[in-house]
Order: sequence, then structure tokens, then C-alpha cells
Amino acid sequence: MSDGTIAVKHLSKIFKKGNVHAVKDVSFDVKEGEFFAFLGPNGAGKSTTIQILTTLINATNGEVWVAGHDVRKSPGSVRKHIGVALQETGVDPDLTGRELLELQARIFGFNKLESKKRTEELLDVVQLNEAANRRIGNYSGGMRRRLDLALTLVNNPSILFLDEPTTGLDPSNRIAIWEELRRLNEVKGTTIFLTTQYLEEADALADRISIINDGEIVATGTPKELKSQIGSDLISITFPSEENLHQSKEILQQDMSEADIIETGNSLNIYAQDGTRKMVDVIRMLDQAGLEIETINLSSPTLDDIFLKLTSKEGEVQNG
Ligand SMILES: Nc1ncnc2c1ncn2[C@@H]1O[C@H](COP(=O)(O)OP(=O)(O)OP(=O)(O)O)[C@@H](O)[C@H]1O
Repeated sequence: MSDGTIAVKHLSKIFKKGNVHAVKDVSFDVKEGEFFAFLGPNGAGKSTTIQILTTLINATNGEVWVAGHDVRKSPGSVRKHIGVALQETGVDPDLTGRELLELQARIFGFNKLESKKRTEELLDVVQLNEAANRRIGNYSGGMRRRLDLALTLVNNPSILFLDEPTTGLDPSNRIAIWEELRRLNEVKGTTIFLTTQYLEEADALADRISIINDGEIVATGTPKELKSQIGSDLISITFPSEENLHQSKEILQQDMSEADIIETGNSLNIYAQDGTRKMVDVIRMLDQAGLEIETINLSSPTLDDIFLKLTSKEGEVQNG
């Protein structure tokens, strides 16, 4: 039985060489058809995790099920149902894109005719038809990534694993890959497990994100959940005079004990869960007290704020 799910329970990996504890008791599930992003800085343990999930290296501890199969007991069954694009795959630069795709199809057991047919389909999918007869050694970074993506799709996988698929690409090539991944996920229902260091990539693509840092998952949720988990909204107010600022602060502190009010230079920063409503309250209270304000501005936390908070050594917010 195969499906498009991933289940990881208490996964750990210790590299004996250097005694590196690269992955520490990591657990998560990915549902069929879900777009899941593993987000973390350099050395967080993303590549190690993806290599275990794709049967390339063994875990030290824990259980991993991919496409309904145990990666340790049935690696062959897992491989049949997944597509994998890892960082820095070495291929013969003298082959053309078309030749490499045909070769990959033969490796997966397609006969000659089927291999040619599948290759043409995939060249269409990743729009490499025009470059198909050029040597891979002459491909640009964006073309290489598109070819890598096509290679992962040869066996019609139910789950795609992509390790930092857009690292080093310029913005237009990055967006082209994003569109392709979205289409695969939405139209074909392919489950996607992607690692990235880019917040905007996880935010733009993923249904759910786990943030990994120093081998541990520090937060999991939808982009929206992650934002609201940490997320107080921020109301910044500037005043026409210092006196105005101090009087306003006193008034707001009396009536708003639940919100943090912090003075920064000539403005007050107010942190509140429901920023829009709080902003209306603040304006009303200051108006009633006859106090003038110069500007008032409301902003929500970005994923950047959350990422920094969760991955900084001082970060105190933890969540599973
Ligand atoms: N084969 C290995 N032997 C020893 N240590 C390793 C090995 N592979 C990875 N590590 C170490 O394990 C830790 C996690 O590395 P990993 O490559 O999984 O991180 P990553 O999140 O993928 O980082 P990057 O974004 O830079 O690819 C790092 O400290 C790394 O040096």
C-alpha cells in the first residue's frame, strides 16, 4: 500500500564523526497532498532529515514512514513512490537534458518508447523543450533546477522531496519554480516536502511550516498560525511634543494593563493581540483626554520576526 503521507516519530541522528547531534527527537506528520516546508538556517538539520526520509542515510533513533512504508525496513518501496532533488547532484555535463531524462526513465523501468514519451511530457512541464538538445554543462542555474525538477517527476511520485530548490536562483527563476511546484501540488495532488532558508518561500508555498533550529523543531503551524502564535500586533504612535507623549503614556497605562507599552525615542510602541480594535480604543482615549497625536501606525509581525525570535539563542518562545 502506498500513499502520499509522511510520519516521523522521535527521529534522531548523531554523526559519529565529530559527534554531531544533527537531528534531535524530531516528530511531525505530513498529510496526503499537503505542501510542507522545513524552514531553518544553515546547519539546522534540514538536509540530514531529508536524507533520512529519502532512504539515503539511516537514522540513529526513531521511526520514519514515507508513502506508507518504513524507510528502514522497505527502502526500495519508499524509493518507488518518491521523487528527490537534493542539493548539488552530480550529473554528466556532456549529456543533453533530453538524454538525461530518457536515461532516468529507463532506470525507472520504462522501455525505450515509453522513455521518449515521458521525456517529452516532462520537457513540456518544465518548459525546457528549446534547451533539450543542449549539453547540461551549458545550462544556467535556473535551467538546471528545472531539469532537476523534471528528473524527480519521471516516476510520477506521490511525494516530492526538494532540498532548497531555489537557493542561488535569481527572483524570476525562483518564481518560475514556485509556480511549477504550486501547480504540481494543486493540480496533481502531489505531496511536497521542501526545505528552505527563505521565509518568503515557505510563506508563499506551504500549507504548513516547521521551523528547525540546531536539530530541534521549535515551532509548527500554518504561516498564519505561526504569525499569530508570537504575534502581537504593533501600534506605533508619534506625538507633537514630549509632554504629550508622557501624558499619553500615563493615560494608556492606567487603562491598558494587558498591553505592553514601550517608549522608543519620540514614539510609543503598544503591543496588543487585537491591534485593530486596540488602535480604535487608543485613539478614543487620547481624544477624550484632549491629547494630540501626530501619526499612528499598525503593523503585524512578519514571518521574519518569528523566525528570528525562534532561532535566536535568546529566543524564549518554544512550541511543538
Ligand atoms: N556526514 C556528516 N558528518 C558529520 N557531520 C555532518 C554530516 N552531515 C551534516 N553534518 C552536520 O550536521 C549538522 C546539520 O547539517 P545539515 O546539513 O543537516 O543542515 P542544513 O539545515 O541542511 O544546513 P544547510 O542549509 O547549510 O544545508 C551540521 O552541524 C553539519 O555540519
